[in-house]
Amino acid sequence: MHINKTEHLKFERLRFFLPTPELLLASMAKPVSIEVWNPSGKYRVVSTKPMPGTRWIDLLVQQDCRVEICTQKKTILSVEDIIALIGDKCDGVIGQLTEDWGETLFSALSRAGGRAFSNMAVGYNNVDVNAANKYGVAVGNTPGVLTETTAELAASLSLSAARRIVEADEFMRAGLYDGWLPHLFVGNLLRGQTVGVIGAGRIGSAYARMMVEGFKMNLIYYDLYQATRLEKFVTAYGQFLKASGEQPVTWKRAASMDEVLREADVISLHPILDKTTYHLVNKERLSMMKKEAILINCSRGPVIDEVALVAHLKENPMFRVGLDVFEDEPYMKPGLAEMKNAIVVPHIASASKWTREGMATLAALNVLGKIKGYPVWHDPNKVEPFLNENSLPPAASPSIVNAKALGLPVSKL
Ligand SMILES: NC(=O)c1ccc[n+]([C@@H]2O[C@H](COP(=O)([O-])OP(=O)(O)OC[C@H]3O[C@@H](n4cnc5c(N)ncnc54)[C@H](O)[C@@H]3O)[C@@H](O)[C@H]2O)c1
Ligand SMILES: O=C(O)[C@H](O)CO
Repeated sequence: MHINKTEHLKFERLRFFLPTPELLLASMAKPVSIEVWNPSGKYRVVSTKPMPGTRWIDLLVQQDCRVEICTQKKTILSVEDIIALIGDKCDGVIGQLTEDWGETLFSALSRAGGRAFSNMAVGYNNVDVNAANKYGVAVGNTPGVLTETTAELAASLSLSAARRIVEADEFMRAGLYDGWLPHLFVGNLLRGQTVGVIGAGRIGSAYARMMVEGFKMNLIYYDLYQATRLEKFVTAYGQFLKASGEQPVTWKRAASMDEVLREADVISLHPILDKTTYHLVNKERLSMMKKEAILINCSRGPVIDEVALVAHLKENPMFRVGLDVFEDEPYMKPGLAEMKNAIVVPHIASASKWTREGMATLAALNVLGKIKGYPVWHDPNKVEPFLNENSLPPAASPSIVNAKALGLPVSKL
């Protein structure tokens, strides 16, 4: 049975204060407001935030879930808030990257009978997977659906930084433009320059392709693993350009990250955040970069030592950065907001409608799959079958990061 948007109206929709003992305690200080779909559903699934689209709700309701969505007007929920939401009976939770999913929350979920959690994000550095393993809780994430959207924002920041678009926009709006001048907002030409990618996984490779294909940049990348498909793409594109009488593009896999920093004109960071990538870009490494280089970060804030970055931006006015993520989100380190050579946006890299709705769907299906005892999808890089709105999704969890540790079966499809 597929439930379309208007049919949602058939489901009773309530807005009320959750009346569990835990919430009553928590609510003495702060009530948690929630919205309920399908109140008589057998499985209780909690989403800590309203998420885009309605397909994710449809899919859960169709499978006998009661869906409770926290509508509290507080951007980042505390551990206490989430414990109150979990209550004493909860089968699964869809959470957000701003939440601290560790021992406390996984034990609360386990006590409530829940064995399913999914981040609505591909990155899961906010989740203590070992703690989840201890309580037998599956941890889902949402790869693939955000790859191109995130890479497009990294490309947008690269262009905006190269051509000083934000500075020029502010200048225009301030009424300062009084005529064309040869030196006005001169920036960098990308064509023929070198783009450096640190972490050439899904998003890093998609970004590299955009910059190579779109702007005919040469590529240098650093990753722990060889990005074979990316290398093949650049080789083939270089051959195509040569055959068309144009300057071919080239690629190089660097032996070290420092090699990328020294050689590239634009460097984009796309690794996961873990202890090997914390402050990967520090004072010493910033000093290796070209004076007029551009640094883009759409991975996680702590990959850059932001204090060192602010100092570097001050000392090198021609060095530019484009940042979507920050070390102490939602805050910026002192001085960053004043830097004209920094473009800052509020963690919006995956914020296209299609992607955010897809992320919600994948997160819901991760939780549903575990609740229903479905296997884990065989390839988290190929999640398209779950995103087709015109057909039912496969009976599987799209992406469970601790599937192996929990010994979960894998789909043979
Ligand atoms: N800003 C945003 O809104 C946004 C959106 C999506 C993803 N992200 C972040 O981007 C990250 C990457 O996402 P993805 O889907 O491309 O993941 P991915 O796993 O496909 O790619 C990550 C790559 O980083 C590499 N890597 C790991 N440790 C490294 C190290 N020490 N040095 C160099 N490379 C290293 C891995 O080998 C892998 O190829 C996510 O973990 C998330 O934190 C941010
Ligand atoms: O990891 C992620 O998915 C992002 O940070 C949000 O899309």
